[in-house]
Amino acid sequence: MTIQQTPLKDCVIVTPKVFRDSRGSFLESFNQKAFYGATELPVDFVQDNLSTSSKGVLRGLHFQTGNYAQAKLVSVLKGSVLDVCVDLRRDSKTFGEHFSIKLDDKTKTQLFVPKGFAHGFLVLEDETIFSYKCDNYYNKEAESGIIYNDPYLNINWGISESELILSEKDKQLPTFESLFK
Ligand SMILES: Cc1cn([C@H]2C[C@H](O)[C@@H](COP(=O)(O)OP(=O)(O)O[C@H]3O[C@@H](C)C(=O)[C@@H](O)[C@H]3O)O2)c(=O)[nH]c1=O
Repeated sequence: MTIQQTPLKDCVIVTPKVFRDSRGSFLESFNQKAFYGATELPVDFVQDNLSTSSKGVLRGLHFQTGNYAQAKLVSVLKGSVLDVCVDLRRDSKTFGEHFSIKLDDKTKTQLFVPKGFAHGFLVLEDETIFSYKCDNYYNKEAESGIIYNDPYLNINWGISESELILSEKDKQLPTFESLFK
């Protein structure tokens, strides 16, 4: 496993070591001791999620509030996505800044999204399977989010609005400014 820092503190790119042989391949998708050893970030994951999406689906930008905040380790099992996270920690030097990365089933790259971040992704291929570990349980009452095309965040999703598929819930999300300014 190798770790690369991103411009956002505690948000790191994880590249698992892939062992290939005549049968196929093997990788450790998470190893708590190795992750802590390489990052010094303590995480205790309690919930694993999988979602399947068609090309053009955009899920996000989501976060849970207060004590229900979640750190996530996200990756793609099949297909590819443009993954985006936004630093919502008011005391952070990069508050309001975002980081994007393509995640796919070829590189097996993972992104660690710390607590206090919003997270979302745009699906780039049909039948993409997205996988993530969370260090806090889902709580419907604590769900919150920011609209994907927020003018302050100014995220370049690289796709025209007419091609996007969003849930009704995600179409109604508020702006960054209405939540944080
Ligand atoms: C996220 C979640 C959803 N659900 C249910 C609620 C709902 O009926 C159905 C679909 O939920 P959603 O529309 O919120 O799913 P989705 O839009 O995929 O939500 C996810 O988006 C990405 C970007 C994240 O970062 C995740 O944390 C999560 O918020 O699944 C759970 O039971 N447990 C969960 O942990």
